[in-house]
Amino acid sequence: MQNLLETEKNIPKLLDKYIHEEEERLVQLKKLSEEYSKKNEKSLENGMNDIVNPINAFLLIKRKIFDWKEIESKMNANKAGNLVSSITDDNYGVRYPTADDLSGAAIGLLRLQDTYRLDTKDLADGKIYTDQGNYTFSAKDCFEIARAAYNEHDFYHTVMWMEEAKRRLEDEGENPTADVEDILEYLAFALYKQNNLKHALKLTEELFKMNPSHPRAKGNVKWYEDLLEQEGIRRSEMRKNLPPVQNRRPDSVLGNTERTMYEALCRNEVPVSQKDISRLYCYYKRDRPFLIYAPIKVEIKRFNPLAVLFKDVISDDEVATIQELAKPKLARATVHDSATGKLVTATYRISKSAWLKAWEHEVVERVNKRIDLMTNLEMETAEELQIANYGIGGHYDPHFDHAKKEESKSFESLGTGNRIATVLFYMSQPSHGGGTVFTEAKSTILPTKNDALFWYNLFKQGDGNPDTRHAACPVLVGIKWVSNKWIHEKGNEFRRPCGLKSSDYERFVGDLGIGEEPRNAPNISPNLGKNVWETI
Ligand SMILES: O=C(O)CCC(=O)C(=O)O
Ligand SMILES: [Fe+2]
Repeated sequence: MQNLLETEKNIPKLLDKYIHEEEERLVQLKKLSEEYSKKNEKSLENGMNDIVNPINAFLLIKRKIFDWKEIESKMNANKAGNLVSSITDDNYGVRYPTADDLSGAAIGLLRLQDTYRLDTKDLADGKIYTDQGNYTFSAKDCFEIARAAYNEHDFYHTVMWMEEAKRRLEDEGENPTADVEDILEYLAFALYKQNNLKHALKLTEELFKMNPSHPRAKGNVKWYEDLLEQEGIRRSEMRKNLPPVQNRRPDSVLGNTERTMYEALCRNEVPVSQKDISRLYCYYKRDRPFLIYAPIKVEIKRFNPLAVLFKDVISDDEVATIQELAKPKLARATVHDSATGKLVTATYRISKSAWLKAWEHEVVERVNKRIDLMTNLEMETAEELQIANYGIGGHYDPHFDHAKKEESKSFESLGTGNRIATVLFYMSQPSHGGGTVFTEAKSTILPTKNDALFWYNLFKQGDGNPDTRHAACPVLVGIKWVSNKWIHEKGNEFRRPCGLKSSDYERFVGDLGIGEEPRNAPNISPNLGKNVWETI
């Protein structure tokens, strides 16, 4: 979207240049036309003479061919094609948006509407919670959103947005932006699909009255009447006692229970008990020689499964460098197909991502080393740093980072075992939405720039921990940048020794089961003057 905004800026300049060139071309064309008509007059005067004399005849033919050619080529020299392609082609490294992009944006908006419970009218008025944006939707905009939903067979949103389009159209009075007949036809069909037959009939009759020669209205009235009849409704009753419109949200592929929890967590509406909160604490991680004088700040966000936030572990400059390195490589994110082990795109993960290798830049190498000091885990077998960028509506539905038992193929090619733990650096702070939520552990972590979230995906005995199921909430306002580091089992045999039971778990990062919990450890003169990125 940022790139698109840049190219938008160039359009007026290109248009001005085009208009200037066209004006010049038309002046030349006018001159040619004048010359041509002068010659023409003369040859008409000469009349038959020009044709019977072989020299004159030759010159006439020549004139017809060459003079006209010049005019023809000037007429065809319109550079509109060049201008259009310089805007729509991949000139600035930006793909020009297509109709698919528009429907993608519409579907993204609907996802936001559901997750954050936004009212259709408010959204169309440009209002998000208390933020009043600068733009509002016309009836046509609402119609296009509804149509995108319709094309996905999502009749729930079709009804909402066609109704809004209809309302807006009434307000537009003399200057309608959409066609009322189209709205009525789509709306009637969507209402029928949502089991509101009487309403569908009513609207279709309205359409028929408006335009008796509408190609489908009459037939559809009969069709809806027949359907109502099949439901045992008498003709005299079909236009009476209209019940309120019912518009049930379709079932989710996630299952409605998980989706409800996911969305409530995204809205940060799921309370954590006071008892649980009171156990949480922060500490300085000083369990490595390097960290004695430059400890890492750790905030325990949750026990069981343990989740901690490493505070201030990446600088603004490092974030900027990583973003610049990633930008040219960003591509639509893929996921592992559990059946084939191959990478595929999926609607449940909408973001752009790129991988950065340690040798590409010393910042990447430094960050990798820092993760070792943060987690006490082996970086040699970890995946490269993955950078992800979520635009508006970008999200990742609930999932596990580790492969489940039946997905044995997922990391086979890496040969480093399963994903033992995840580090998630927050490289921006969206103003609304974009949280990381755990649907089983029922916790919400809102991104805080320069911090990194960490959790173990596997129990110490090696099985995946089902309570690590998590998701990236759709971004409502702002941009979300994160970096992922997935750490694997191999090489961690001594860094994270096996436990026997799933109840064997860490109380803090790098807990080997021996020694004091840092809760009770004295905080002796840590070098508070410096942040970790200044030392490592
Ligand atoms: O961006 C987030 O908050 C979570 C991302 C995530 O879970 C993933 O990329 O696997
Ligand atoms: Fe994840």
